[in-house]
Amino acid sequence: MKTVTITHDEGLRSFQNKPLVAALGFFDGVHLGHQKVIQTAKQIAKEKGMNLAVLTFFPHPQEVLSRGKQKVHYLEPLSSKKEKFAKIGVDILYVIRFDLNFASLSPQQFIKEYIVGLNIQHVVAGFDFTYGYRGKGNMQRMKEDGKGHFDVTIVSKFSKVDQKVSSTLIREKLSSGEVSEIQDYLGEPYETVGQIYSITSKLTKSYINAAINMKPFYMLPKPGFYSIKAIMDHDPYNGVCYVPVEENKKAIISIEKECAMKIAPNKEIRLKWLRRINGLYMSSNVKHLNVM
Ligand SMILES: Cc1cc2nc3c(=O)[nH]c(=O)nc-3n(C[C@H](O)[C@H](O)[C@H](O)COP(=O)(O)O)c2cc1C
Ligand SMILES: Nc1ncnc2c1ncn2[C@@H]1O[C@H](COP(=O)(O)OP(=O)(O)OP(=O)(O)O)[C@@H](O)[C@H]1O
Repeated sequence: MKTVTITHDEGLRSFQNKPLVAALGFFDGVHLGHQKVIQTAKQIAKEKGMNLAVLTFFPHPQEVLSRGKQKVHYLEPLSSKKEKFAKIGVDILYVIRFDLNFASLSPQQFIKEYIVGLNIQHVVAGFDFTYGYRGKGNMQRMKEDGKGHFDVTIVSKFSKVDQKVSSTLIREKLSSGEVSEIQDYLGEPYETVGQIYSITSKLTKSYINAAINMKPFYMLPKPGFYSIKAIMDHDPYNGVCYVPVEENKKAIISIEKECAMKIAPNKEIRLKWLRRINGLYMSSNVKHLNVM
């Protein structure tokens, strides 16, 4: 997958693309609703014999438009989204830098400069996608504005138990600690990537404790204890993770001793968050670990 970063001020003059089918949106978490949008675009691209593109933005519009006052708790960094897009089979990823100049484009300007400008022949987005100054453009309008220039497919709402699957819903489930429910929205458990910075192990015990720093642009669940799967060098280990109340982006894990050959300071570790558990499992073991 080719990735192209676009800054509005630099313009699109140098793009001379083959015709594209493009899925549009922010896509934080690439949940099942997002996957429905991208898979729809993929099917159309196959039928039309065109390349599949995703057109996304960074940073999040809310963060930019509030001038940093409204902090967005991202589910994942762009690098993680990229991996997921590539796995689905996206050929080109356009990441438009969302800044105040780009935000002030009218819906018509966005269509002319980006949809027509990038030679997008078919736009695919969800029923609630908005674009242009103050988010005034919607998918009905896109259909009308596209007449004679490009086709438009509107993807219907993907729901679970009568609720729209959304990045917001997943953030809410993390905030309330209900991580086990997230699998239904993502198609897999929520995953974060961090780095180990201190390790304690006792020969008498069957587990190893380690303190980890989560990488930026991941969200940690509500403070408490969780059953997790830890992954190092593609090998999975069962464990428990403690998210302390006072710490930002820090956590303590207790994992099975089989990981002893892998675990080391500065090592990258992936955590799959499985379910919230009773803290008694771990609380007596983690007290001596200083998370600072
Ligand atoms: C050209 C352009 C200009 C935008 N300007 C605004 C804006 O002025 N105010 C706003 O709230 N959102 C604005 N947005 C953000 C959209 O309303 C929407 O959040 C964004 O396209 C992501 O869509 P999604 O959340 O459905 O993925 C703009 C989007 C685009 C593409
Ligand atoms: N549940 C869904 N069903 C169908 N389309 C969806 C769904 N959720 C998002 N989309 C579409 O996917 C694209 C990306 O959407 P967006 O990033 O706004 O996701 P979101 O989950 O609604 O995010 P947020 O909760 O932050 O508003 C848009 O085209 C949007 O319309």
